[in-house]
Amino acid sequence: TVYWNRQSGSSKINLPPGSFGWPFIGESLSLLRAGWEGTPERFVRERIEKHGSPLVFKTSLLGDRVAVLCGPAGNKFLFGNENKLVAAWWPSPVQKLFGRCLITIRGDEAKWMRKMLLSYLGPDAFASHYAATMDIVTRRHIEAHWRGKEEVNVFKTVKLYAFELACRLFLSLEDPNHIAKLGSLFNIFLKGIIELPIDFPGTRFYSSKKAAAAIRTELMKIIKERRLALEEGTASSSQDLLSHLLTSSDENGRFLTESEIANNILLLLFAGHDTSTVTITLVMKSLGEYPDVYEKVLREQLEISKGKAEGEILKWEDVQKMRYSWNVVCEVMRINPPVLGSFREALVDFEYAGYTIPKGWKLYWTVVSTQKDEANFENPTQFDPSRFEGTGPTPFTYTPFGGGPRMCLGKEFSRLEVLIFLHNIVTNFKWDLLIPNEKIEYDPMATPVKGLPVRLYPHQV
Ligand code: HEM
Repeated sequence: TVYWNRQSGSSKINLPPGSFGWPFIGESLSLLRAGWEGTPERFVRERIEKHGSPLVFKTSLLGDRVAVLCGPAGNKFLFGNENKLVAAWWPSPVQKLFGRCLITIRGDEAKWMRKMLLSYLGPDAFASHYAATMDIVTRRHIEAHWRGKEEVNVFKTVKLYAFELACRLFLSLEDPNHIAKLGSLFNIFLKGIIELPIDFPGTRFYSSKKAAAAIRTELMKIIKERRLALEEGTASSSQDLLSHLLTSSDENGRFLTESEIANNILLLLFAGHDTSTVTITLVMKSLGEYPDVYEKVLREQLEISKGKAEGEILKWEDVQKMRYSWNVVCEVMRINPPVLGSFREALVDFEYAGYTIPKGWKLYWTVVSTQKDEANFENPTQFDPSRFEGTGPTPFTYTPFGGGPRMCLGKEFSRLEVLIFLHNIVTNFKWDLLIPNEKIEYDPMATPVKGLPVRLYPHQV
């Protein structure tokens, strides 16, 4: 155990066991390497074994001192102490690139902003409005990018889909050239988010900052045009996220400012882009690997189609019936969670599991090591969607969307997106994986190394 004198007090404090690793980079490379090698759970497992505490260890990641809180107890503690002992925290490139938006603010302001965004993204809003729009965009995408093709690279193609869908639901963009222009800026922007924030021409961070500025300029232009269209009555207040945010205030009449709207849309485009892409890609991988699971998903989806007229668009009520399909998606996210974990910051010194966590330290909770631990899931490496039947996993053992007041804001959005895509893809095609057992790499999100090329077989009608 390490003892450490603090200048502020004479008492000695008992830090968690662990190692800070190398100067500055700390143990960042070990964390990244475990992901590149396809076994991200190793980072936590090896340290629990080495340092002897199953609940917490200390490390250093990208210049910050970090306590990693392990297992369901760590999740419960962090999710339950938001704004009390801890608050959401993101690495410095994120803070520099996103400006004032939900993830760069805290406390009551963040609660307020979440409420404003959830009035569009929460389950109630989606129930009434957006499932149908998602289905229309999905059908159009399948016709343009899958129909008539023998082979498709799933990851690349689904990435286009996720971006197009978000552009339609957030901004009502329809013009493919406009979406493609925004998409290419967006891809430059994404590359700087997980980089060191070194800010001079030629670095990824510099290019990312420039791309973010260009996207913001474009978003501000779209916002101004929309405000005018709403005033003139040529746009509706419920047509998309943008109209919703421009026309909805809180109970005191306060609105989000135009720049807060632009920053939050940038955030949502980012947060909902690769996450959904990766999930759909990995679901298609699992269905390719387990033909019996594919057959059961197909049967459930055909049952839903049978209850509808030819060509009739899906409704939210239809998505509620996709129980088995959702269990399959949940099992995919258990074994290969799209997001590996996230950070908090200690707001005060506090005790955890008998150790002191000093104020200012960062806290990291991890999804994958808990979801692949046999203490929480029987035969954890076995693909078994039936785990999610009945009451499902024990609380805080299954957390692909995080938890507490900072839980993923796009959970309902992504549930609908993944299930509506799944409905359309299985009712149109069966597929073979062109690379059997294609390796999955985390960089930082779980992706098959070659993007999952498949051969398509359209169903005979
Ligand atoms: C399968 C897809 C997705 C997964 C697995 C996922 C996972 C996560 C996780 C683990 C967090 C951190 C939660 C925490 O720290 O407790 C998060 C936060 C967030 N997600 Fe998602 N996400 C997904 C899709 C989306 C989508 C589609 C959107 C937007 C439409 C979105 C928007 C956000 C936002 C805004 C936050 C920050 C919330 C806050 O700090 O208050 N996510 N997500």
